[in-house]
Amino acid sequence: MTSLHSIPQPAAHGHEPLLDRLQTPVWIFDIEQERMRYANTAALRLWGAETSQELVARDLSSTMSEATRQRLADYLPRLAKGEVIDEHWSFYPGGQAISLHCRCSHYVMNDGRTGMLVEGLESEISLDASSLRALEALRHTPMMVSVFDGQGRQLVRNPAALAARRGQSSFEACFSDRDVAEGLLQRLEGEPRISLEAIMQVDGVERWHHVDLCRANDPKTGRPMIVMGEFDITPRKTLEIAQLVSKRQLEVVIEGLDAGLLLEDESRRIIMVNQAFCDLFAIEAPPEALVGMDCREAAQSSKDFFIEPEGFVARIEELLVEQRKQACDLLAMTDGRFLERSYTPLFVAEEYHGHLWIYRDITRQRRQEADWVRKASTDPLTGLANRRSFEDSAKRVATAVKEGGLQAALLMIDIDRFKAINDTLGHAEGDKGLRLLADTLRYNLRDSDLPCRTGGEEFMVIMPGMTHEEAQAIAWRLLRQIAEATIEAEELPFHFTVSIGVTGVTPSDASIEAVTQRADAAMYQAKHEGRNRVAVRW
Ligand SMILES: Nc1nc2c(ncn2[C@@H]2O[C@H](COP(=O)(O)OP(=O)(O)OP(=O)(O)O)[C@@H](O)[C@H]2O)c(=O)[nH]1
Repeated sequence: MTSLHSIPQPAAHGHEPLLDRLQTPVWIFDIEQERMRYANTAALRLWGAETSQELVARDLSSTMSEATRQRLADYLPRLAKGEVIDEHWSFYPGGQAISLHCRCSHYVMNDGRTGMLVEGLESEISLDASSLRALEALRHTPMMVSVFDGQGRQLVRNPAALAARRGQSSFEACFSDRDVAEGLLQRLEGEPRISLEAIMQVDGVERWHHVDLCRANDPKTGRPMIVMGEFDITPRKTLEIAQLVSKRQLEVVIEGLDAGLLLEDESRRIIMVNQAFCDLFAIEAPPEALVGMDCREAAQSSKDFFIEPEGFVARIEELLVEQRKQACDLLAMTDGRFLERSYTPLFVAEEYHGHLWIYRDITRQRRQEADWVRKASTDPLTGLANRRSFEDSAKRVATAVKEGGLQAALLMIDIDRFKAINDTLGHAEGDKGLRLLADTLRYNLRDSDLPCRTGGEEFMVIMPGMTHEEAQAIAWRLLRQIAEATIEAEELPFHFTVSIGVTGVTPSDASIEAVTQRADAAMYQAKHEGRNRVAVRW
């Protein structure tokens, strides 16, 4: 360790002339305060100063680059530990660049802090002005520039590369994946330059860098060398990766959907469709093949899938003009399917950027709904309309009679002594009787008549457009058909009869209940008169 006691202060101890007579530049630098503390005459020339006092007074921190500052900060603890650092530093005396081999060692200053004693051993190269500028550019560029020999051993690096990797760093050690580095070294034997994006090691941390590699020859030895330029692209790469992930997530969601999706841009070109869309319209090409297609043409060529082809196309145009979200349009297809279509315009920052169409096949859902409606209005034993359905239809007919001058009649049919059939032959045989009666009504009435099972063994028939006299004749015919029918039972075939009450629906009927009460009264009259007969009330 050098100290003030082992190297005397030149001014204080009168050794100044001796140090000044040396051809070797010597100076003492205060790293912390970024000031020169002493420089001999040879050093003054190097620093472009007239006198030692002027150099000591000079504000060096204002001209010091960040890279230099960083390099010196690294020196400080090493010097304090007694290390002697041999490195080259560049100086620019009188417009010439000199690379000086500097031997730096610890120097204890007056106040006890660590200073740096520098001995300039030998200067190596001097450069012309343009090389000097190039060197200066390299010194200041944030791009990391490193030079390796043909085997990947580091020769030199600029301050930015030095700051990124403090220790010695071979070509392989710069890369996170050594296999990548080795592959690149091999490729460089055949390729003069390579550009890539790679994960690099930067002070033990992984960063994405854009890396440019090129082959060159060492101007001093003529041997091959590799020049590597790198800059950090981690923020962009992180964003790109995040975008890729969300794009993939979206694709997974879109592909997993049952609904057919079609995304168009504002000029009606397809941006994206999914497989479900292709399936709905029997498109054999893969979804990617449709990208860029004109949607107007696509709509024209698929309009014949729909029962109303022109309506299908016209509605699309309408929605595009409105540019309002439309939850669902029902589209009936010629093959019996039903599609539900929804439209969503895409606005980004209040600007229109196209639209999304979603098509869902709702055929099964529609059939199921129709089935539920049918079940809710049908008697399960006979398949005839049930009481609820009877009431709805009877009300509609009564309204038509009242408002439209339509005439109508109503039959109430009740099986005679049905309890006895159940009691003697069993409930299952009784059911057969109910089904026979239902079939007799179903197959012997007009399509416009509505037979219903309104209770256990009670049936009604609404007969629009019929007078009670006409209905009476039909009732007698039905009655005879039922009486003549034979039911094949387990033990013995059996017959049964019915009693029928007939009434007309008149405009003066206040409600349908009034009409059914009259039919009921007529039916009970038939029962009282001996059953197996028709009675009329109006
Ligand atoms: N098998 C069968 N019987 C039913 C059903 N619904 C009602 N019944 C029966 O129908 C019978 C009706 O009996 P009642 O109302 O006493 O009249 P009835 O024996 O037909 O005598 P009248 O109407 O006076 O001629 C009862 O025994 C009920 O159990 C059904 O779904 N299946």
